[in-house]
Amino acid sequence: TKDSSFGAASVFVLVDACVVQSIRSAPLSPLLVAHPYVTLWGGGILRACALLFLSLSWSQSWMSSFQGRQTIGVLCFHFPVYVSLLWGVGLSNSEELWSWYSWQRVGLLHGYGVTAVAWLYWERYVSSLFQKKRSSEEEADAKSGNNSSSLKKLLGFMRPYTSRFVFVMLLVTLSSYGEMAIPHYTGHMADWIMDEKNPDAFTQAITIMAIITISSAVLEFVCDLMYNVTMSCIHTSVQGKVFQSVLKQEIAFFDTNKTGEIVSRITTDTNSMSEALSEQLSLVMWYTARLVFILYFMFSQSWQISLFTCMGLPILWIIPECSGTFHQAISKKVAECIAQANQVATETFSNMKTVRCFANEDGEIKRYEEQLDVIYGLNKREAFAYAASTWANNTSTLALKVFILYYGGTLVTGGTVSSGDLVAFVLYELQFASAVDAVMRCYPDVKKAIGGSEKIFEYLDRDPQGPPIGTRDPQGVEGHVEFRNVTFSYPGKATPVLMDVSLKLQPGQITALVGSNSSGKTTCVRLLERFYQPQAGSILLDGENLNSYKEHHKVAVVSQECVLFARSIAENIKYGFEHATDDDMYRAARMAAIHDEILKFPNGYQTDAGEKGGMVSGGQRQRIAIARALIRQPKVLVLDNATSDLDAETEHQVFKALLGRSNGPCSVFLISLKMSAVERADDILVLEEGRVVEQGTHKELMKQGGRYAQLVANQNQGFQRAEEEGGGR
Ligand SMILES: Nc1ncnc2c1ncn2[C@@H]1O[C@H](COP(=O)(O)OP(=O)(O)OP(=O)(O)O)[C@@H](O)[C@H]1O
Repeated sequence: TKDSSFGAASVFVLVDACVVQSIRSAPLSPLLVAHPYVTLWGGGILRACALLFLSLSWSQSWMSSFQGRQTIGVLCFHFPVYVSLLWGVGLSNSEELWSWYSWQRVGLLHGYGVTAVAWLYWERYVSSLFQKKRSSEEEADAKSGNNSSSLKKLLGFMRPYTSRFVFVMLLVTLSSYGEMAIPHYTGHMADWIMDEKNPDAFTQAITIMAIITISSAVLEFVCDLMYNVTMSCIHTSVQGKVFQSVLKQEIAFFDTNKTGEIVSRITTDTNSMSEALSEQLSLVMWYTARLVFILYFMFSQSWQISLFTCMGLPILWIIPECSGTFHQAISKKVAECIAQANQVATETFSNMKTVRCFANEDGEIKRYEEQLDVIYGLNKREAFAYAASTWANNTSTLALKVFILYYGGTLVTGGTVSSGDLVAFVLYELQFASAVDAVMRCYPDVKKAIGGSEKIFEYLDRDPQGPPIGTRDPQGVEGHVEFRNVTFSYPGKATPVLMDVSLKLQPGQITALVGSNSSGKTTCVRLLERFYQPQAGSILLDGENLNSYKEHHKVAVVSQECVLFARSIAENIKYGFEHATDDDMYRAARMAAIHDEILKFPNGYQTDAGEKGGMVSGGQRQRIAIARALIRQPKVLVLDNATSDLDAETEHQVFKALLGRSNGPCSVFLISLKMSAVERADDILVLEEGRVVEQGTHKELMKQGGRYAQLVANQNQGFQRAEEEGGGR
């Protein structure tokens, strides 16, 4: 298709050149020489007809589209319209009228140049105003969260500071105007020095210039300060909102998104976005304001050269546009790779003991280096894209300067513009080029920052899945829990982990859940914690759906991991329940049989628990975690393998305290692989491959001689074997 469209374009240009060449011989006819406007418009119509006919025979080509026909119209009629306009406003047009036929002035290439510029302006500005986007495009944009929607969201964050931005814009305008006045005075300096009639004019001009310069600098300072303070306010608010939004997500979100990636988005991505927006966007703003004033002064010097300069502008825009898009794609990939590298580092450092235990430092270094290699590769591509775009920008700016001087020179020779005006214009044009260059240099960075913000907004816009938090908040909850025919599979997994599970927890009773590994015990706990929602069946608390309750303090879970934070023991026990008194804390610690041990620590309750509770023993960690659950005075307490590190005596003490609680009994849901702990339960359920296969008391189940009896026998055998091996050694 590329070849065929290239062929079509070649034939098109060839036919066009032939038509123009034949029209060029029109002055040979005395009849046509007498009617130059008829020749001008007739020639244009003839050319348009020939090209339209050609476009019809290539129905597949771009030329036959609406835009193609529009372009043919511009190509054939821009010159007749221009000449007629000159005639309309009474300007001399005799030279232009016939210059269409000469190669020197308005040749074929010139016409194509004008058409290309007109097309670029149309595509960039006009068409977006008139043409409505097709719905499929809109959908795609919505899905990918494209730049304009990210920009809208960013603007949303800026809205509360609108008055500040308006003030900043005012300062930018005033300061830019002040700066633009300097070349104006510089340009006229020679006149004032030479002005013998008014010797004070020079001193006056210098004074005015000094005042303008100082005022402009002060305004710039105030403006920069205000802008950067506002941007850091916005940064803080974005970062806070992203953190808030991530914390509200359902647990399944944290299963699929790695911690390092989340942290990287909240910190690195928001930082780089706000840095780019504070530095680069402010530069874009400054130079855009300058551009407006320079354009104003340029047009007042010579509208012809200014128009010519403006025609060259789209070429300067297109290059950074293309390189910006490329940059944006690479920077998105770089951000992803940095997040992955962070993930490797976070995972390694948080599991340092395991890494050391398996002597896998080299393996982790290799994993990290692999990530760094990928980042290095992407950085190389980014550097190449940057160098290429800088080179292309510089070259195109330089080329524009040369063309302006050439065109200005021809105008001066023709007497349209005075040489003084051209000198003043060149002074402005130098500033103009550097302003365009600065805007073009910073604009891709701003685009890049907006590109980076897409990922941040992905998190911000994400609605947590699952049912909304309920409103029920009764004073007294009894603690009756019921799983009614619950079936559940993890998100994205087809095989159910729990199938038709029904069980009941009663206040003042211990209900135990046993079963082999991966039978679904912890999954039951996660459902009780509302981390996931069952696909079928329901979980009830005092006969009402668990989801209808406002908070889940009524159900306290001590999980297998018993994670403690690197804070004092007191802070760990009061975690999320800071309003509790010290007496509440001591009571909870006593029930968990840890109070006396804590008092023996060097700083008592103020002793630091260390990273992940690494400064206390496994058994102490479990009991501190139990105290953390008990301080909430829960009506349902779930112990998911949370007593595995306790000796029989301490375990007995804990259960005794739990069941004999002074403020009313609670339902205890015990999950344990230790049969000695399970024995004391009032009701025992055996779970196998997600189904409840047996239920009863220890005695009943032992009598039954089924799966439970087998589990107990296996454990006893294991102990015996261990004892024999120990004795034999
Ligand atoms: N977040 C998860 N996403 C997908 N599958 C999971 C997830 N967590 C657990 N599973 C799977 O669900 C099944 C039941 O796991 P669960 O942790 O409930 O078993 P368990 O009986 O508590 O096992 P154990 O005694 O070994 O702790 C397992 O096959 C496990 O691989």
